[in-house]
Amino acid sequence: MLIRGNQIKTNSFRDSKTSKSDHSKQEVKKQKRELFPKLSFNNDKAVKITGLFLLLLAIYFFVAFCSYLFTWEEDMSYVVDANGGWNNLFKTSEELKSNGVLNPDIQNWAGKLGALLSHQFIYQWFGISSFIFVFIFTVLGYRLLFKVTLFPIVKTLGYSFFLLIFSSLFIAYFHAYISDYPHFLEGEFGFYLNQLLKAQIGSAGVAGILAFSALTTLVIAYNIDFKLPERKNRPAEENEIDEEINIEEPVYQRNPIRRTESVISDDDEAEVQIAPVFNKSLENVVTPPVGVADIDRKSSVSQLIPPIANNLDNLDDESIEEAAVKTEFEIPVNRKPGENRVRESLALETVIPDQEPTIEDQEPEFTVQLSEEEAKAKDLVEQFGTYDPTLDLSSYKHPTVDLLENYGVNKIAVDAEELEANKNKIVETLNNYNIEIDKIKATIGPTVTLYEIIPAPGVRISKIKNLEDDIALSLAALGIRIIAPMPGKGTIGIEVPNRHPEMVPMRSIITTEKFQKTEMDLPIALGKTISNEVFIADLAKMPHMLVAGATGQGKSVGINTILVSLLYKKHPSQLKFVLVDPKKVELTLFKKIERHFLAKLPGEEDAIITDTKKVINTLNSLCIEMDQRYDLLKDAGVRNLKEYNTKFINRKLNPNNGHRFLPFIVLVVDEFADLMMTAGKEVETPIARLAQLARAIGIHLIIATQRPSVNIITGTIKANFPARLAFRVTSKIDSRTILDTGGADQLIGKGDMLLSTGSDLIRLQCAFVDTPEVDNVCEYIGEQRGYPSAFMLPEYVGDEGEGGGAKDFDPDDRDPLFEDAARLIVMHQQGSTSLIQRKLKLGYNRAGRIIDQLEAAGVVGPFEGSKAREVLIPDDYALEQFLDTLNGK
Ligand SMILES: Nc1ncnc2c1ncn2[C@@H]1O[C@H](COP(=O)(O)OP(=O)(O)OP(=O)(O)O)[C@@H](O)[C@H]1O
Repeated sequence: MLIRGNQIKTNSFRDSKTSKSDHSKQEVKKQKRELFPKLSFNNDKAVKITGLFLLLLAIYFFVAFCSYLFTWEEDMSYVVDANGGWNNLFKTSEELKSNGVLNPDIQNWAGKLGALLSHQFIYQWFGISSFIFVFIFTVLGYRLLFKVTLFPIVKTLGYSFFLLIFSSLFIAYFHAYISDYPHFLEGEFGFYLNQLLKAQIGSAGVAGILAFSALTTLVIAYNIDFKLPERKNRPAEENEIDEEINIEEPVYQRNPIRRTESVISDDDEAEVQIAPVFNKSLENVVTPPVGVADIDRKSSVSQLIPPIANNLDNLDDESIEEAAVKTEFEIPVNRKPGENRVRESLALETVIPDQEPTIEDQEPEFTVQLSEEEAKAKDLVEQFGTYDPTLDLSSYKHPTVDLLENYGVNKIAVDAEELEANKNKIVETLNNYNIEIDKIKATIGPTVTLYEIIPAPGVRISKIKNLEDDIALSLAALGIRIIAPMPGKGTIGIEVPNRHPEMVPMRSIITTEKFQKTEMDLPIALGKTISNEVFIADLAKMPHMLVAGATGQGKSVGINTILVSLLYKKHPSQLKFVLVDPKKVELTLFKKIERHFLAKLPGEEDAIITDTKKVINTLNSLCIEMDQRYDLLKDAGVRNLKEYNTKFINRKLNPNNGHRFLPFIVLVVDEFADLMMTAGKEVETPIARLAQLARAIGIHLIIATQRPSVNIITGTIKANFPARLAFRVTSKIDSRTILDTGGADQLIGKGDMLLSTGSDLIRLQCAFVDTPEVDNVCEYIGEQRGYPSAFMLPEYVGDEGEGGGAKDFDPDDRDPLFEDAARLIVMHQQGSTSLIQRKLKLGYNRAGRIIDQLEAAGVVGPFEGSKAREVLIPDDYALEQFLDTLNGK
């Protein structure tokens, strides 16, 4: 209790320390407050009352004004000033009659006051424009009472004031021509203003003032553009086409079919950047040459893909696996079995999405001056909405959960007897080593139970740690792992396998709220933790993962689990896989989703790469894609893929300059050992390069291997893969190679795994997804309309001879624009692909190839991440000499 008292030092408790006299003072104050509720303007109540009053006033005015339109004639003798006007308000019928009022029974639905008010506002002031007051009172009342801003207050007041005067004069102006009708349409204000102005500047002058003020207001409000009519009839100029194209849905799926369809430029790669996206045969829509078609299309298709959360509808209650069932037992050490007190607690884990902060008070208003580019982007967004990458496959449906098997409700099957037996064994074993225990706590997971031991005071943890192997031996069970001490806790953990391990079906993870609602970029549902909590990691943050495990321990299932969880969450436009499967069997299932989710090299038949040579080309092509993406990011002035795509979606990046929506790319290599054996450095170098640099630009690698030996998982590779996933391996050495620590050799297989994220080591039970389930999911996706072909990676022309790569340079095989590009780069002293692309109007692939050739020729230096390449030739003169030498060769 003492501890509690010391702990709690919050403000709320300070009050309890205040003296008695303070209390009595506060009492008196409180009573006073209750007797005289404060009505200062800041007081919320006053604001609400004012809001209520204004809303009622709006209704009253509305009734009175509407009624006036029908009853003004009957009530006229009552309201006119000659018969008393406002003085009549409190007079009796007799008095009214004696004043000369013909009809003392007022007809207005809002009574005498209503009649007088409407006469004042409509007849004597602004005519029917007075209804604007009803609008103003409503907006103000709503704002004060409900805290809802129907329209910005200051703007509303400004425009209303203008409209009041303008419409009153406008009506008066035309009314004067039509008839001698009583001027309640424009009110006396409008009537006399019109008369006055007419006398001074004539009818034409008044018309001019009206037109000028109307247009001025439109300019202020909407910044309307004035275009001369004949310009519209002229054939569209080139720069107009540019602008039109800018608002087109830009290409992000490069494929040969589209290239042949587009006719904008002769340079096929430039076409790819600006060609209309929609393929006629696919869309059944003929794409007109300008952006207009997009609007129609946008409105005709339902814009958004139904969120995966909808899949929950397909579930029966039972199958919605409630996030995590955490079961903890506390076992007193010195009690007999019958006396055990077992405490069970059920915790439902929910993820509450961050609520968008709402800005209630929008006043005072202020405007921000936008740069020209931003203003243009804003205009485009206003006209066409933000760019929607999913629009190409707008009807795409995420896989439903019923495609996955429901392997029965999995409940934890560890009984008290098993717990007790294990506990006794632990206590006994530790006692043999003279280690006394204060308390043991058991946490039951799907495959193992964690016994947390609090040693008796004085027992040194290092002693237990030193005895780790002996204790494991004495407990003599496969899969025992000792964690001494438990990170963040003053306890020692011993993980003992359950007699009846539970499988964790993929379906039970996919259906959890945690997965359904996750906001991660690349969520991978790995399985469950030791305490039965659903474990979801973000591959985008990892950012790469090394997977190792001896054969038959669940590695392939693990990879399928990762791929399937991404398929459940992502739209084909947002994610592409590059699948490398030297074993030729593991990933073939994913062939069906080639036109949705896979990426491949141009000209390749199979999207799933099995041939070592092709793997090298693909890895190098990914490096080119990475370089291109870095250039794009640099050009856009952003630091990572997310910022880049946000900018692109908001139409701040022009597709004409090579910008495109960038999907995540996930490279999966199923058997890395095979590759390293056959290709060695040729594979290691691009993998290491990708792993080092690809984090920011959305390329993530998952490399799996059966043989985690040091010649496969080299230092370079290891250093760049902070996230490592280990299934059971055969030796402690293998475990050290993959995790930098033992433990993976003590796992029990069948999806039992350890995830190391650099700092933490977490034991997980991998979610199980069987081959037929993966097949179902792929078939479900594959049957839907896809892109015309797989996502095309940049071309990579393989090396011809030894030690080659892009560094080999053949002067005869230069791009025709090589020299122009070299001059451009030397002139600007800036070695950037996007510069070549922009100035020479080239596609990204070709510009990328040229920059590689320039590098090989020694004009520019090597790629330097987000910086521009160094230009190695100082001036034009030196360059011309250099080119002469090249040509003379
Ligand atoms: N998460 C899991 N839960 C339950 N059982 C599993 C799990 N993962 C794997 N298994 C079982 O282990 C078997 C082998 O798994 P898997 O095929 O993934 O092994 P592997 O490590 O990929 O082997 P190889 O390297 O030879 O392909 C599976 O058929 C399955 O019965």
